[in-house]
Amino acid sequence: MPELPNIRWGIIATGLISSWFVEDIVRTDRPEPQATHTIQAIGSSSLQKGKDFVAKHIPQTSPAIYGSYEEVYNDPNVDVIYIGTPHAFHKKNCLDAISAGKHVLCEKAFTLTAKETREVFETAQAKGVYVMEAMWTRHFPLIKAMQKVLHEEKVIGEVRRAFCDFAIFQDIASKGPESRLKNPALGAGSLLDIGIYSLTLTILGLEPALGEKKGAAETPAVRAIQSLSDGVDVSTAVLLLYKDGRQGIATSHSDLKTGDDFCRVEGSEGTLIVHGPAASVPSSFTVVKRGGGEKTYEFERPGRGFYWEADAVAVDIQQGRTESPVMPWSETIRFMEIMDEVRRQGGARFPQDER
Ligand SMILES: NC(=O)C1=CN([C@@H]2O[C@H](COP(=O)(O)OP(=O)(O)OC[C@H]3O[C@@H](n4cnc5c(N)ncnc54)[C@H](OP(=O)(O)O)[C@@H]3O)[C@@H](O)[C@H]2O)C=CC1
Ligand SMILES: O=C1OC[C@@H](O)[C@H](O)[C@H]1O
Repeated sequence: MPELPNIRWGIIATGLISSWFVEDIVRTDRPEPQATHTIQAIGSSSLQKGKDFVAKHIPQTSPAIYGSYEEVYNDPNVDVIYIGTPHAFHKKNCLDAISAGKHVLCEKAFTLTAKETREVFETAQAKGVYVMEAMWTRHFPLIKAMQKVLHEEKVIGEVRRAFCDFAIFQDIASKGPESRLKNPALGAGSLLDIGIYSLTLTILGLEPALGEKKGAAETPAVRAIQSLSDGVDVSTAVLLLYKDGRQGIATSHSDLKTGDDFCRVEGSEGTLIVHGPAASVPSSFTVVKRGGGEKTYEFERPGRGFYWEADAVAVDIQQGRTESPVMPWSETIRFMEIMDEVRRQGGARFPQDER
């Protein structure tokens, strides 16, 4: 059996998502890994935070720990930078990492605006490095199976409508301006934080996998409304309309808990319902055929499931790619453009919109 590719990660920031990511990628109990992962370096605003992070989340590893991000970018033993900062810093963090010649996996939402996203990809192209938005759910085996069932096997016939919601109680009122969930300058708002998943599942329900599409992906027409609190969208509702009449409804709410069946795709011969704790972490789906017949598809997911996107990065880099076939640059730009338009119609603004 050929040896699995190994990749050495430099982790930027020691917040919640970085802890989930590192804990997951060093797991040894998952089936069929496609790569192995070394946590080579941790970068934090504080050396002590970095040390506490390693002791708490990955005590079995011994990365270099730095009290700055720059030292991680400049560490010659790091292959790829993982960026887990609030949305407003992604552009700068990406540009700094790319300038140092590093490959990058950057958390969703990739940047605040499509303009920022284009700038990052233009710089990556000039440097010849790999960059991918960490839209981790796209790498779940469940998503690949769902798209096969819907768009190759056409189990529910012609897909016509999809509805997806992500609602989570984040107690926004209790948070201060230091919170990335409250402060527009940090990129706060339901859309970029969780609405991006509703949009993703809606669009993946309505469209074949990227590799199966003929020609460039269509950007559907968008109609959106948002409810704002202190200029931040607490909730967002988006209607998507394709030229052939397919429709999507993608909603998000940052201060309300939703149920477990958060997504439905309707076709001419049945319905597909996605279940799980949230639209970011689907765990099963059920196909209900019109006229009778029902089948549920379950999927194993030890830990949280961040290793699938990490494996994809390692394999892509080993194969000399600068873009992911699952989440190529054009797809990140398409989503950022849709979200720009949603905010233009809905009213949520970032100070960075004006730059
Ligand atoms: N894929 C997923 O399931 C999830 C993705 N995310 C995404 O991850 C990113 C970060 O979210 P999350 O981990 O929840 O955020 P946290 O607030 O928990 O952590 C962010 C970290 O970024 C660093 N940072 C740098 N500058 C600032 C600043 N001015 N204010 C606050 N933090 C700063 C800090 O690390 P340090 O001090 O060490 O430098 C901080 O701990 C977002 O893009 C979010 O959308 C979040 C949760 C889940
Ligand atoms: O990506 C995410 O998924 C889970 C949410 O709790 C979090 O706010 C968001 O960033």
